[in-house]
Amino acid sequence: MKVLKAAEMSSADRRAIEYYGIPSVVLMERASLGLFRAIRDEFPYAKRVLVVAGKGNNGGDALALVRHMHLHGYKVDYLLPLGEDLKGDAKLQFDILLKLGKEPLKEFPSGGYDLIVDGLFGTGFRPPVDEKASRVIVWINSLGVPVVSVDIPSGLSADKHTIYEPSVRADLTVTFAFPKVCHVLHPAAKRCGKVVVVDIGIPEQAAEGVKRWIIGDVEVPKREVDVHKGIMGHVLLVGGSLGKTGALMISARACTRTGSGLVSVGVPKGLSHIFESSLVEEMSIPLPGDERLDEKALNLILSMKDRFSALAVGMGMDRYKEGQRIVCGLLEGWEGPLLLDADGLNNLSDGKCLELLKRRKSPTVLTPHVGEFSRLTGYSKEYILENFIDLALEFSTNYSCYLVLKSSRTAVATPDGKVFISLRGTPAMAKGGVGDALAGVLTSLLGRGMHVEDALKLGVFLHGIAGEIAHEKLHRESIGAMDLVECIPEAYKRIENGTVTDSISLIV
Ligand SMILES: NC(=O)C1=CN([C@@H]2O[C@H](COP(=O)(O)OP(=O)(O)OC[C@H]3O[C@@H](n4cnc5c(N)ncnc54)[C@H](O)[C@@H]3O)[C@@H](O)[C@H]2O)[C@@H](O)CC1
Ligand SMILES: Nc1ncnc2c1ncn2[C@@H]1O[C@H](COP(=O)(O)OP(=O)(O)O)[C@@H](O)[C@H]1O
Ligand SMILES: [K+]
Repeated sequence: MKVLKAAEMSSADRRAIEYYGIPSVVLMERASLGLFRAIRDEFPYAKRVLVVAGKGNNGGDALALVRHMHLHGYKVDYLLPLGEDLKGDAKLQFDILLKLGKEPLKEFPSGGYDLIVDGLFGTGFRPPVDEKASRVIVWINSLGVPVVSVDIPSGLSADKHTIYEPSVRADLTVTFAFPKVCHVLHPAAKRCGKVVVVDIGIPEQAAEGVKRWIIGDVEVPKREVDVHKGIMGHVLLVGGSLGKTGALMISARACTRTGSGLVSVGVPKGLSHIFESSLVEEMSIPLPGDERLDEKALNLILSMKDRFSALAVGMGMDRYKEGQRIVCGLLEGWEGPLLLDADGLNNLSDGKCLELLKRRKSPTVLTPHVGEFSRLTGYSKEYILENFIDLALEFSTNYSCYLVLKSSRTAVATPDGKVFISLRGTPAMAKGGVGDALAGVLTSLLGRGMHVEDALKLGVFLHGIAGEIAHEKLHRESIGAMDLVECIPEAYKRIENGTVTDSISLIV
């Protein structure tokens, strides 16, 4: 499913109407019928409905809904609080209602409804909201009745995941053709409630220039009958320091659970006994260093590069001068897929060797959370959260790398300008070590030779589903990173069986 911004949606609309010749009223009819069905499914008890309509096409959709409800025996009233001087398709809908004898209410009612429908503003809205509309939005939110927003909660911008005030707090948002940015990224997505997309007949090709997708259609690679461990990937994970040995162990276990043939951890010699006694299936390679890796480890790692199909660096590594030289040296000298996480990223920022990313011939994957990304880019965390997808894309294209930007939603940006957004996962995953698990999952998939884009999409999805399963089995407060790792097998099964429920459903 593609994710659009307002201008892209209006250009897809225009293309559907002008190039493909689908009349705009047909689109509006399908939009309003889909809206009607979605409301019936979600709120079967709601028979007394108040529809609040604005003056644009969003209001037009809402007025067409009034007609469907009226003709199907609902007790439906409507308000035009911004004025009755409508144009185009909205006027056409209004005229039909008047001919049916359905006049708008002239005053704001005091109550008596099971449901409010918000059709004030859609993708044509540009913040800030004016005073008259502000009052209507505040009033809708004050009624204490479930609210369904048509297309987007009025007051939000389709392009932004920032919350504008005031904006409608919807329980259900029914959008058309494609979800928009505000539906998929927090905090705006919280204002949308459940999101349903209605297919209104706009062909996918009408948005062919858009390269933003929700991750959904992932494929688990086959494990051929004649494989042996040597071709299922031998991955090397480098990191670990005194007080932070767990991170690397979580990543290593995640690699094994994800399917790697062989997993090795490269760790400071002074700590290798800890890994030896805790890891069973995974091997450890003692590298120079007592409490953290010594710079001498660099050449030793580089000398082993032919043995490994992927390298991940940084989990529990520590942030220090020699660490910077190791990370920068690996960026320069390591051939093959290389993933940097945690202190691998911090040492990269501190070592100021980002330019090396551009020179690498093999794929580089960076997996920062917002704090690490802020260090990498110099942007504030607030600015990153407001421009999440655009900044992920800017970075991956500027530095020719793959960027997995992690927050409550995760964006995978590719050097050729695509963005894949994961809506999976749960707040239970906001715990130390969960990112280390993701680093392991991704390294494992890279190490078995998957196409990088497919590996990252599958890995992020799988990790999110594993988190959801752990949440389900335990409690949202109680899961730890290792619980998630132990749910990777079940996550694989659900993906393969097709039993993962959609985060945003599509109705036709
Ligand atoms: N073919 C199409 O174009 C389709 C459009 N559809 C609907 O059309 C909507 C877009 O319609 P429009 O482009 O007419 O725009 P909207 O109906 O979203 O909003 C436009 C209206 O809002 C007013 N407005 C904008 N910013 C404002 C602000 N800051 N304060 C106060 N008023 C403001 C404008 O003056 C105009 O009256 C979509 O959200 C969707 O609901 C659907 O019917 C599907 C088909
Ligand atoms: N509220 C949330 N909803 C969904 N996923 C989340 C949420 N909070 C955190 N996560 C996921 O958990 C992981 C946390 O990673 P990270 O911050 O790197 O943790 P650590 O470095 O401690 O391992 C990321 O994959 C992130 O997307
Ligand atoms: K709306």
